Amino acid sequence: MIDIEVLHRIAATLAERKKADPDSSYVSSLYVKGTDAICKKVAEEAAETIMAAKDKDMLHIVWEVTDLWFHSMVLLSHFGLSVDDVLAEFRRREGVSGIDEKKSRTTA
Ligand SMILES: N=c1c2ncn([C@@H]3O[C@H](COP(=O)(O)OP(=O)(O)OP(=O)(O)O)[C@@H](O)[C@H]3O)c2ncn1[C@@H]1O[C@H](COP(=O)(O)O)[C@@H](O)[C@H]1O
Repeated sequence: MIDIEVLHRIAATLAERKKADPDSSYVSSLYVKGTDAICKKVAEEAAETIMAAKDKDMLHIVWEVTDLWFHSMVLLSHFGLSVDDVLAEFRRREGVSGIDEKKSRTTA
């Protein structure tokens, strides 16, 4: 199993890129373009993931999900959130059946 620490190392790089030159850093250029541009990349990568899945193209599914996770991490970093916020939410949900959780929701 590959160590999840790679996500923390990338998150640290993303935080450093807030001080970087947008001409030499892709991540910095996204921060400068702002929320709409970052959201657009997340949407594009989600669409490309769907296309790879519909093509049953395993290699491209992995590439596109990696792009999707990466741009989602840029979005988190842009808002001062961290990978740990997402991991903590996964831990909170761990073992809670999605079916049971949905049943327990109160209706407005
Ligand atoms: N993991 C990634 C990563 N994954 C994808 N990408 C870039 O994401 C961009 C968008 O991917 P697309 O497939 O959509 O390419 P495209 O359609 O040509 O892009 P657009 O012109 O539409 O934006 C490409 O430039 C990819 O190189 C990444 N860029 C950076 N990282 C990590 O972020 C770190 C910091 O990167 P820089 O800020 O560029 O130094 C790097 O060291 C890596 O660890």
